[in-house]
Amino acid sequence: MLLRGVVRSAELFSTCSRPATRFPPASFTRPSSSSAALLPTIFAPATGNGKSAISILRISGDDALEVWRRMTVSARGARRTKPAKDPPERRAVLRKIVHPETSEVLDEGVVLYFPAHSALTAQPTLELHLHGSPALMQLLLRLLPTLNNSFRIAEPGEFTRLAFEAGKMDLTEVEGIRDLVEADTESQRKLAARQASGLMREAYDSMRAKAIEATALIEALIDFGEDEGISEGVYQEAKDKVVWLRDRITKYLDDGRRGEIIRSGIHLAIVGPPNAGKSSLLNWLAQREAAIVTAIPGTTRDVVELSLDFHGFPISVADTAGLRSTKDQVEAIGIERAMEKAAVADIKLCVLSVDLLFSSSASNTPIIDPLTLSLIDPHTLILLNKVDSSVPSSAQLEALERALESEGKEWFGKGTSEPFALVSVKEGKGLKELARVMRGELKRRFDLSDDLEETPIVTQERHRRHLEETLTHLKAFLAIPAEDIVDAGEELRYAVLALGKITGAVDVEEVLGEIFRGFCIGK
Ligand SMILES: Nc1nc2c(ncn2[C@@H]2O[C@H](COP(=O)(O)OP(=O)(O)OP(=O)(O)O)[C@@H](O)[C@H]2O)c(=O)[nH]1
Repeated sequence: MLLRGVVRSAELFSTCSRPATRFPPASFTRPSSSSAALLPTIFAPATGNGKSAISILRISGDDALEVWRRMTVSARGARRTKPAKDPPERRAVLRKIVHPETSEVLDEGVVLYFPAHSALTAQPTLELHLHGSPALMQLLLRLLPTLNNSFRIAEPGEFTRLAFEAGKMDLTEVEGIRDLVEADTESQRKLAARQASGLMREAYDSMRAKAIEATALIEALIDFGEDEGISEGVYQEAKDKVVWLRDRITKYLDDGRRGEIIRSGIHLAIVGPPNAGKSSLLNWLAQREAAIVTAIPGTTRDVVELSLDFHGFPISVADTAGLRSTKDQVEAIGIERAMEKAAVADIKLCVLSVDLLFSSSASNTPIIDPLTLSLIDPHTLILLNKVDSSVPSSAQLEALERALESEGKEWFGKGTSEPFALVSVKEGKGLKELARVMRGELKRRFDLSDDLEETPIVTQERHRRHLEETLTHLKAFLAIPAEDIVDAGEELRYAVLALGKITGAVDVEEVLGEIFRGFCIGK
């Protein structure tokens, strides 16, 4: 009896809400077409601009074969008068590409045909692999719309959007493909490839399935609980599932934003007092004269930021104005910006110049200005620079450690045998060791292990937002007393909806624009 109630309720639930599949909502419609009645046949270069060995023109839509019939002929013979028969499916065929009106041979290349059932877009798709001539590509882009009025140039991301609409990929996979194209470093490539291959989708789908199971149980209790004597056990079963989900989502959210940081770049700020060697350090990291270096304290006034691939990690490194109290208005603005950069940095390199640090009359007492001191935290690596001109004694180093500890400071390296990085940026001393330490820290915090289970599944701010929303509803469910089961069921339904927004299993029109805008045309 109990089981029957649950099953019936689950069936009811699945008819009144979207199933746990990846299909887009019924309300989802393709972006503007040239005619309301006629579905467009879209086309775009699938390869980059400029001269190249090969460039690919992709055409997708019901009229794609028009191109085959009217613009290609056998590579061996002259143009046929009767229409060419359809191309073989998914097999490369060498063809001459001809002008549809004059029959002038424009190029010779490989043509690939994907019928709707095997095309990513779920529409007949043709690919022309041509010589990479910009002039040829421009001509073809002009000729295609003359074949018939269903042809139009694709919008950014439209090919991928069709694949999403056809249920061939979910939103996380779409984002993964976009990120793979955009990846600049090895860690970004790895993360994007895992996302594009469906790793994140599986995690989100399984959570959503669990939430739907719990909802079905609660629906069963609401619909049939009293009549059919469904017991407390069912409520507890639903609760157990929700607790499991709550813990899993909390774990995913508590990932130090690893996925988002790898994707968007690790923010590294170089901070410290004036004249410490911060810009020199930036130049060493960049391996070029990116920032001005002079002996005048306060040379760097604004943030100088650049992106680097540091041993496979995407780094955005910011050199900042030297920190000190100043009456100079421009310098003060620079210092304010430096503090802001430091506040959002994932890693700080705090550069102190040994001679200035121990310049007090009591030479073992370090002097650190309050602004610099305020920035030191567990993600700060402290560099003692200019050891070529004065090497700190062990008494001085111990004094520095004590001074920082007495201020309650934690920093990277505290308590180890090498709590500070002793360097001379000018003479290149200690820099290899510094690079090794930095790499170790980046690896520890941001490397993707081969264990796929450890891959962060939150790679975008929107994933985090929807997961937090889900968590709020799950917690609300758990806080509602059993008597108010209708309200509890409502919370679970909201949780299912919020999870569905991540993969696109519910109406997600508002997020689609944001995602597909990030694509290039032809993708
Ligand atoms: N002896 C010595 N001088 C250095 C070293 N690193 C930098 N300098 C010198 O210190 C001075 C200041 O260097 P910068 O790199 O401009 O220092 P900064 O911290 O960016 O200075 P601000 O712009 O004032 O914030 C320059 O004359 C550098 O050549 C070093 O390792 N040893």
